[in-house]
Amino acid sequence: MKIFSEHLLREKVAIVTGGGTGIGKQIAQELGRSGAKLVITGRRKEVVEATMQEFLALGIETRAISTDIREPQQVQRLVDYTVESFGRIDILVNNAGGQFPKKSEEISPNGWNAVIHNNLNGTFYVTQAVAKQFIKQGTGGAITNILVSFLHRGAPGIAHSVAARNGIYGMMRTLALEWAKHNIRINGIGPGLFVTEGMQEEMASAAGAHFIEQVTQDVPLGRTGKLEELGWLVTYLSSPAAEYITGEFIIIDGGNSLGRGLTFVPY
Ligand SMILES: CCCCCCC/C=C/C(=O)SCCNC(=O)CCNC(=O)[C@H](O)C(C)(C)COP(=O)(O)OP(=O)(O)OC[C@H]1O[C@@H](n2cnc3c(N)ncnc32)[C@H](O)[C@@H]1OP(=O)(O)O
Ligand SMILES: NC(=O)C1=CN([C@@H]2O[C@H](COP(=O)(O)OP(=O)(O)OC[C@H]3O[C@@H](n4cnc5c(N)ncnc54)[C@H](OP(=O)(O)O)[C@@H]3O)[C@@H](O)[C@H]2O)C=CC1
Repeated sequence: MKIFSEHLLREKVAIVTGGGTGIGKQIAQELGRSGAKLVITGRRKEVVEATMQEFLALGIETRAISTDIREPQQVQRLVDYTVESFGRIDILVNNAGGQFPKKSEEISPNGWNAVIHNNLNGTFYVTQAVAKQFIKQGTGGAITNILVSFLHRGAPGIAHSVAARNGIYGMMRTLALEWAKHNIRINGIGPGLFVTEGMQEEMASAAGAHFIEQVTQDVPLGRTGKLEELGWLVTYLSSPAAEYITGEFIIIDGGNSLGRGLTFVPY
């Protein structure tokens, strides 16, 4: 379904990290269908290049480059490549990330550091490099961080990831204040359960075959999310319609984080 005009983001240039797969791919596609030119990135060159070909076939102007967001030099290469390709950057979506589920008493120091490094440090490196380009351009810009719905509630089994995402949340609120004078907006969204290959490999396989049905039972709207629903939200936040929104965190989880509600109902 097409919600936004194909001109909404015309002449805008967007970088989507982890844009070759799952949530990032769908967000990138929706930004592209709304007129943005895209640079998608991830560690696996063949994956981002295959997605680029799909987008080109849809008429979306797209470039792909492999980047490990944990490596500041590679991150700077991503920014330089985007500016060389399209002349500017207007939108950044920090989507790359993930974790492995494990009891907290069993997470090794190396495992903890790996998840913190990938999610928190990597997100900062990309955010800083792109914001410097926004400041140089003098155009402002919109940054959206893909976090998790249970950011404030906690989630047993992924303490490292929840810690990292809360780190991003704190960083985002601070940068929204620091960079408001440059008209750089920075927001976060918290997805509940969205079925992707990555999620199934990393989470569902470890948590058991019925993981998805079990989580779905706790969702008041009674279903998992549709990937395009994330694409629409990020497109909105990246657009002029959201020009007065910064430092905010929006949960998109079918009401899952509301819990089961009161057991006593007075009617
Ligand atoms: C109510 C709503 C419910 C919603 C639920 C869904 C919530 C979230 C879903 C998602 O996030 S879906 C995204 C799916 N994709 C991913 O999660 C990608 C995951 N992978 C990565 O991001 C990286 O691979 C990594 C986990 C950051 C690890 O990268 P790295 O290359 O640095 O790892 P290594 O060098 O191989 O290992 C370092 C260290 O970490 C330990 N480790 C790594 N993977 C695992 C694992 N699967 N299980 C256990 N331990 C792992 C590894 O053993 C190393 O530690 P030591 O052995 O040296 O102590
Ligand atoms: N699916 C869900 O229900 C939920 C997902 N999320 C979050 O949404 C995001 C996308 O998840 P999803 O699409 O489901 O899963 P994916 O595994 O498909 O997405 C992760 C993406 O990030 C990229 N990536 C990971 N580490 C790096 C790195 N160091 N440098 C560059 N790219 C990297 C991966 O590409 P590559 O491996 O090629 O580097 C991949 O494209 C993640 O941050 C996830 O934690 C949050 C809540 C719920």
